[in-house]
Amino acid sequence: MQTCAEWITQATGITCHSDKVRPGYIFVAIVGRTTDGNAFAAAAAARGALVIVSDSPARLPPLTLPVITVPDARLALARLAALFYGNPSDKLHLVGITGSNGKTTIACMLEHIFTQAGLTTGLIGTIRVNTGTNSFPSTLTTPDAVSVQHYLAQMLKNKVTHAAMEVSAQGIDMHRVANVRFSAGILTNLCADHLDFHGSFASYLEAKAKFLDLLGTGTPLIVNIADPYCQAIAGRFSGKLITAAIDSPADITASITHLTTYGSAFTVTVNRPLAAGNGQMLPAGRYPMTLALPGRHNVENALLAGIAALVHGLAPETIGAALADFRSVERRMNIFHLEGLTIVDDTALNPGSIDAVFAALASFRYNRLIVVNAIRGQRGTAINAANAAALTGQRRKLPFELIITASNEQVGPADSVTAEEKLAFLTTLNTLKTDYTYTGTLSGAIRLALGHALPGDLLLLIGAQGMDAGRQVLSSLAKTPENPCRDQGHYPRPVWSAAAE
Ligand SMILES: CC(=O)N[C@H]1[C@@H](OP(=O)(O)OP(=O)(O)OC[C@H]2O[C@@H](n3ccc(=O)[nH]c3=O)[C@H](O)[C@@H]2O)O[C@H](CO)[C@@H](O)[C@@H]1O[C@H](C)C(=O)N[C@@H](C)C(=O)N[C@H](CCC(=O)O)C(=O)O
Repeated sequence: MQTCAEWITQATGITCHSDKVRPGYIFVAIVGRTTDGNAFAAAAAARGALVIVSDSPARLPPLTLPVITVPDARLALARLAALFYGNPSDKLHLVGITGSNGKTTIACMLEHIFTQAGLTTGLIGTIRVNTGTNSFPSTLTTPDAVSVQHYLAQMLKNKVTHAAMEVSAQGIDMHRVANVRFSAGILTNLCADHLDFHGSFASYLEAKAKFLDLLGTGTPLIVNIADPYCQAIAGRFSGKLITAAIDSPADITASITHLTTYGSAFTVTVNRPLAAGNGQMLPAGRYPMTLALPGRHNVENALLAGIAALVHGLAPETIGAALADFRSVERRMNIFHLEGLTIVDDTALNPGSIDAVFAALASFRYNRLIVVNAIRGQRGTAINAANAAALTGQRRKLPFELIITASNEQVGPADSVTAEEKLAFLTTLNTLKTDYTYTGTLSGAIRLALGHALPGDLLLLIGAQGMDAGRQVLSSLAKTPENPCRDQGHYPRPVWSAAAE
């Protein structure tokens, strides 16, 4: 009987979705969260599958083609995909980034730093996939195992040498990144998130801790050691640990000298010599940096991205120049202006990111604050109760008008808010005695906010996916056609200078 590895030599492709099967494909049947892939084996066979791989063959219908039984179909899918595409990650410098918040910004920062250093660069993340020549929007933070290996193989073909990849807890748990070799890992921060998927914060943390197993002992793990949960997980890592923190003891620290609406200035101190790629050592030293993004959390993101670039042998000066030049990431503290009103748009999908956004507002000057928060759909009640509690916590520190919306007419049903999610959010606000206005649609919520806002006020748009539609709504509601956001391209380019402070 042929082994999986032998079938690979004959296969024309590999997939776990029956609709994607073409003649000569290996079909891996996965017992999923919503349906059973074994039930689609006959459809896969009809489409010309070469062989079926299953960890539960008793669930398969009668078939005339060969079946390979494996202990874990998801792991088998990842291994087969890596084999099929020739283990592309072995030949790449690939930084894996995990944590609750900051993954997307760090991945985009690293892509930018590597590119600015003249390297051919790739990216796999929440917003975009960049295979070196092709850049296209992504659907998941960490794609399925076959797509991961396919994208990495495309990168190699396109002469990519350095890449950044976001690694979600779901991705780790579902073995989407098994058989991916990372040249460095980053652990950003941890807070309650994805409680619907993982069941509890403890099992979410366990899923994140499994990231350590994906890194070999020789692969450096860069950790934000100021985060207590990251600290606990890092304590279990037996490999090369590089600790980072703002204003706390760590191997590499940042101290912030300026924190303004449009950016920050900070000094990075390398407190001990660091192995910096190609066998070179970076001596201890201090390096001034600037960043054209608001918020302390973005300094933290820049510090972690910068260290990953350092361990790949990039000079601090190159990293500093690239960071200074980095533009904002979609829906991450995007600032724009509308008729004297400042608008800040951020995804802020969990308590950690809500707190970070409000902390960043401290450097903004405004008269009144109006917050439009869209409830997070299809992610369960626990995260929505936690988000409502986080908003209440912020409201106890500074006054703001709170407008809640549950639905966004421009978002498909996949992101729609369930009655239970809405109830969990609003009940938490009611229990904590936080007053708010509820409006059924995003455009309605934004209209209401604009109706109350005066020049000099700040409107904060946070929450659910699809809120980017808020920008379109705002543009369509603008009383004058000269919305500066439109004139300046996707986002206004922020400029920081010490004099502007
Ligand atoms: C809960 C979850 O993560 N589900 C993902 C998972 O589904 P699953 O394996 O349980 O599959 P299933 O839908 O039950 O189907 C079982 C099997 O039958 C197969 N099938 C199904 C139908 C059919 O006609 N034929 C067929 O062969 C499926 O391909 C699958 O192999 O695998 C699918 C294929 O890769 C993913 O599309 C799907 O993501 C869903 C859509 C999703 O929304 N996932 C989110 C929660 C997610 O993963 N998010 C993270 C984190 C984001 C963040 O940090 O915020 C991410 O990395 O994006």
